[in-house]
Amino acid sequence: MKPIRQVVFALGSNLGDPLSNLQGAVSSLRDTPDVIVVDVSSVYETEAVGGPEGNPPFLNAVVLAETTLDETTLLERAQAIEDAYDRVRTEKWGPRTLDVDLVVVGSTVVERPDLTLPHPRAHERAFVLVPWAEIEPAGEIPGHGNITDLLEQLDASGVRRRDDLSLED
Ligand SMILES: Nc1ncnc2c1ncn2[C@@H]1O[C@H](COP(=O)(O)OP(=O)(O)OP(=O)(O)O)[C@@H](O)[C@H]1O
Ligand SMILES: Nc1nc2c(c(=O)[nH]1)N=C(CO)CN2
Repeated sequence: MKPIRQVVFALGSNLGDPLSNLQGAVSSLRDTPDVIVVDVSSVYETEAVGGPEGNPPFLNAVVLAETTLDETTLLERAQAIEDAYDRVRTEKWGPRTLDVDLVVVGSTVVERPDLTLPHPRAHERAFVLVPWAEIEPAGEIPGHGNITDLLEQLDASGVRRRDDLSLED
């Protein structure tokens, strides 16, 4: 039998209709066979980190799931969901309709040209760790430790919860 592992997805959008793009991603993950969505964070409005000058603010959220799928299949699924939202890859860190990143897949460590796990920048991104810590404060990034501890080292002032917005679980 294949092992069940926890997977953490980070969602981001700053182009088109960001809330509806994030909702589409949550629904698509929920519709994925062998992926059970366990929890979805609040929606956060976040200052763009990097990218071109004037890069608009993002909406970000995190989804916790359990899965028997392997990491390559999960990456393919994440990219297929991005593509379904007309994601066009142009400039690095430029505006995007939808970004679906794999943050961690259980304790899996992978370094390949197409996939790095844990995500190589998640531990330094308040726009990932704040939503994740909201729903799983004891979360861990292999090699980096507990996410609540990691957040204490970061400036999270550009990350604001939007209590007027929500994603249907
Ligand atoms: N953990 C991961 N999750 C998602 N994509 C990954 C991961 N590791 C490597 N990649 C690769 O990164 C490539 C670029 O992804 P993408 O265009 O979404 O980057 P980005 O979102 O602009 O930047 P960042 O990687 O800093 O979030 C993807 O084609 C994918 O193959
Ligand atoms: N606030 C914010 N900034 C970013 C984001 C993001 O999702 N939110 N994603 C990036 C590349 O993945 C680069 N910068």
